[in-house]
Amino acid sequence: TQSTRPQRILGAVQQNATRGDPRSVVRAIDQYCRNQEWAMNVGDEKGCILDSVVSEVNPATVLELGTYCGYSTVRIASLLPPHAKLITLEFNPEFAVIARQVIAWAGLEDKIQLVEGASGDLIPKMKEQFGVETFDLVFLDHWKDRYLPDTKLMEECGLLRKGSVLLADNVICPGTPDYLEFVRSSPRYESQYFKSHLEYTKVEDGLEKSVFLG
Ligand SMILES: O=C(CSCCNC(=O)c1cc(-c2ccc(F)cc2)cc(O)c1O)c1ccc(O)c(O)c1
Ligand SMILES: [Mg+2]
Repeated sequence: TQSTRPQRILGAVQQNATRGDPRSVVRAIDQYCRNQEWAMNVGDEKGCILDSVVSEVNPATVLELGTYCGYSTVRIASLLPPHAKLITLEFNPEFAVIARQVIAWAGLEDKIQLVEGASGDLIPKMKEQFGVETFDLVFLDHWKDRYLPDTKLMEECGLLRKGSVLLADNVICPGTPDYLEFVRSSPRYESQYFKSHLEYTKVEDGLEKSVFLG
């Protein structure tokens, strides 16, 4: 039977990356997606910007919206301090099955909790079910029309504190116009655009970093 793209990405990791070496997992996926077939990982160019923001924030608690195959999950978790935790939400069960295996290959199971379900349903349960107070960093990379409603939901649920950082992928391509307008015009956020390119292409895209001012 025909394999899926996520299955082929997992195969590339298992063939080319070293177990327990997160950076080799990231490199294996980038090489596969650049040379064999495009996939919607944040990629190596925007990934370097992601790395610099993660290192600057040095977060104890991270929320990722949209896991896909776990590329950015592994990339972020590889930079976290010892007792830090990353919760990643994935809507698509097929993606989740692959991401769990990619995370395991990287040896990062202890830092990462992958939760299956819709972000709109799971965000209100964060405090009671997952013992979370607030998030130091949120990486938004799921359905582009969910960025704004989920940001408002995180505020309402008290999951953001003064200084919490939101980092949003794809604000140009595919684009998140309502989210961008909101964080750039709201007095409660300090936003900054990092110009880059859509993963593995020359098409413009970028990351928007928004600090919640409380
Ligand atoms: O993760 C999901 C599934 S949607 C995948 C989101 N990502 C994209 O659509 C995405 C797409 C593109 C792209 C595609 C075709 C192009 F021609 C150009 C660009 C690039 C990206 O970097 C992306 O991230 C989820 C949904 C609901 C939930 O509530 C939840 O928790 C999770
Ligand atoms: Mg993306």
